[in-house]
Amino acid sequence: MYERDAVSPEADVEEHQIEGALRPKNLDEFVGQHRVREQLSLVLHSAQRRNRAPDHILMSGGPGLGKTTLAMIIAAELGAPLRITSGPAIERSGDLAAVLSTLQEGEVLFLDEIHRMARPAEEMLYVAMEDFRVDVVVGKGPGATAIPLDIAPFTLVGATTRAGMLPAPLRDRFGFTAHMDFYEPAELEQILHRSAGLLGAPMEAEAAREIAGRSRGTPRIANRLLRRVRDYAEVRGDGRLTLGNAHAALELYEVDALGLDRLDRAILDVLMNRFRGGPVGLSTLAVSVGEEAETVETVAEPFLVRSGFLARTPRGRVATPMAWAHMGLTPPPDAAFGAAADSAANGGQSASGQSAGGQGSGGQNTSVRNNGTP
Ligand SMILES: Nc1ncnc2c1ncn2[C@@H]1O[C@H](COP(=O)(O)OP(=O)(O)OP(=O)(O)O)[C@@H](O)[C@H]1O
Repeated sequence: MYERDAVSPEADVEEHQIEGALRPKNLDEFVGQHRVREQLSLVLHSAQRRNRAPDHILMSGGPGLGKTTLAMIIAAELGAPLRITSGPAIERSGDLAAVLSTLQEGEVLFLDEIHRMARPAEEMLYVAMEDFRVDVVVGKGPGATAIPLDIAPFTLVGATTRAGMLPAPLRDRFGFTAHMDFYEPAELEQILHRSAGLLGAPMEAEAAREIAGRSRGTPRIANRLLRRVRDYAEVRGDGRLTLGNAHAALELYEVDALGLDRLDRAILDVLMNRFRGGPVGLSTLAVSVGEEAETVETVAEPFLVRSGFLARTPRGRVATPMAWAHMGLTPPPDAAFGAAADSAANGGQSASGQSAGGQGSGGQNTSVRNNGTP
């Protein structure tokens, strides 16, 4: 079974605590996301000028891209207290009423995973966002009555990895939506240098570049790989965060040159060696790598598809020319993407063995970005 590994974008409770020390404290320290930063800065400053709570803010983007960090920064920039809760923690409207009715004026309420909130609570939230009021229902059945209760004006900062799952009435009540993108390698390098400094372990530029290239465009993964490299350097190396220590540590943790891990490579391996590159259905693919279909679909596929290694077609999953090249394999002439593979090979990147890293060999394919759609 696949366990959370070095390149999962999700964090557990312990990691959230470790991350606290590395979080940027203000907008200037927050690396990348230039457009979001600029837009947000305007929203916050204009609200401060008018001496009003800013519009409610929605942040959408994958795990580990900095949504919680940004919510903390918003509160800090406003000089306002911050309350943190999450959609799954709000099972009934009463849970939400308890939070809303105790907010102070101007407080920032961060509601993570807002798309997972219970339906009745969602409706209570509409009214609270618009009218700063909650309707507390007393009694049951035909005799039930709603008692309106005024609440202090507050700013809701909602975060979601699935903006499309939010009902339109909720989405429409946010005055500003920040779309968080994956980070460029140079931005991740900057984050890594900052984090290494905070950990008291300055790092060689080449080591930062190497870790950034394997971090899947995600600061959380970059910081986690940094901690693994630091551990390795302390225990097996000379304590310095050098390129050599970075290579050795990342090979040990089976994170290859483009950020693929063991499960990613197992999927590509089965797809190519057993199914001639596909197409193959999700459940067959999952059984073949000994995993749950859900794990393959939610843990491995998003990155493989986003990075251009895997394509989802109506007939099933297909390995792309980039995948064949990365695994150092030659596609058969009748492979689903055979024609495209030929043109990729003719275009300079051989599909017959010039791996862009393979099993953590450390090779670099500069024509491949691992942090965006190809
Ligand atoms: N722009 C950034 N600059 C510097 N560090 C960052 C940035 N974005 C994120 N980080 C770091 O990455 C880690 C994860 O960030 P954060 O917890 O804010 O992500 P998230 O999007 O809220 O994730 P989740 O959706 O899983 O809660 C934190 O340690 C944070 O310091």
